[in-house]
Amino acid sequence: MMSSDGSSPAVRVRDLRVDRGGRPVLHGLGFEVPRGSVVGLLGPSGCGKTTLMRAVVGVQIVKGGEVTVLGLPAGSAGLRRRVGYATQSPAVYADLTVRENMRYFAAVLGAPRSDADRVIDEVGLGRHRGQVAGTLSGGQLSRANLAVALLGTPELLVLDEPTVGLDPVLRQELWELFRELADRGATLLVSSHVMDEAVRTDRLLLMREGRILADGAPESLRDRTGAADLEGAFLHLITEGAGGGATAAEGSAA
Ligand SMILES: Nc1ncnc2c1ncn2[C@@H]1O[C@H](COP(=O)(O)OP(=O)(O)OP(=O)(O)O)[C@@H](O)[C@H]1O
Repeated sequence: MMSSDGSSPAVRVRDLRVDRGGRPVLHGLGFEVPRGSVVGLLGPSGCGKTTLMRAVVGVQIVKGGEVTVLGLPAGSAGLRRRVGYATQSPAVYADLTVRENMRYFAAVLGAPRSDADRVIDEVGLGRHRGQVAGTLSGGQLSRANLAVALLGTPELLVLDEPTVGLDPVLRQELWELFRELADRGATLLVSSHVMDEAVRTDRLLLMREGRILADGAPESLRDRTGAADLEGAFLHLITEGAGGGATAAEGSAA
């Protein structure tokens, strides 16, 4: 019996298999995301990060396996307002101002109207409130996209490469925001292909070619492989995997 109370993990994936374009993309992977944590999903371009996130938010047709979110099957109606998803392509309307966009999406999601200004401030777009979204810079646009996902204070945030194209200062500010949100009880699943962002996570899922190569705290993955940094740890794990080594899982139910 599934429970949607606070005792279940934020995300539980078991034996997930997905085909896209007639080709297997996810090959029976599994993991758990504990509540209140910042989990990084890292891996090279094309390894299946977006596909996995789509399955978690319930918009991906899956071939087999189980995806449970906050104790309910992924995509359940009851999860609509409890899960925020920021895709890689901006969701905002180019001909509306930042504030008009947030008010519109707040209304659609049933979030309080006052949320519009809160999320604008959280992503640091206060000075651009009245600016038409179509005239924002690339980095500002991705922050506006992130702001939409924060409306309604979702319990789980699924963020697909939210820091792509941002300068190092903004990236740092956003990771600080992710930490603050987790400290307030939210769970974040954040994808990236930038290894230096991995150290900011509580837990890392290293993905390659549709499989979870390793699952654990960044420092434990580094220590376990004896590598100087996470980039080195990832390369070590790839070599180990190629040699038939087992997936490195620490405290994982995968
Ligand atoms: N609509 C689609 N039709 C066919 N194949 C697809 C489709 N979408 C994705 N794929 C393929 O599925 C695989 C995984 O893609 P996915 O977008 O999940 O990777 P990713 O790790 O998120 O990549 P990136 O970091 O570049 O965004 C890729 O080989 C991709 O070409």
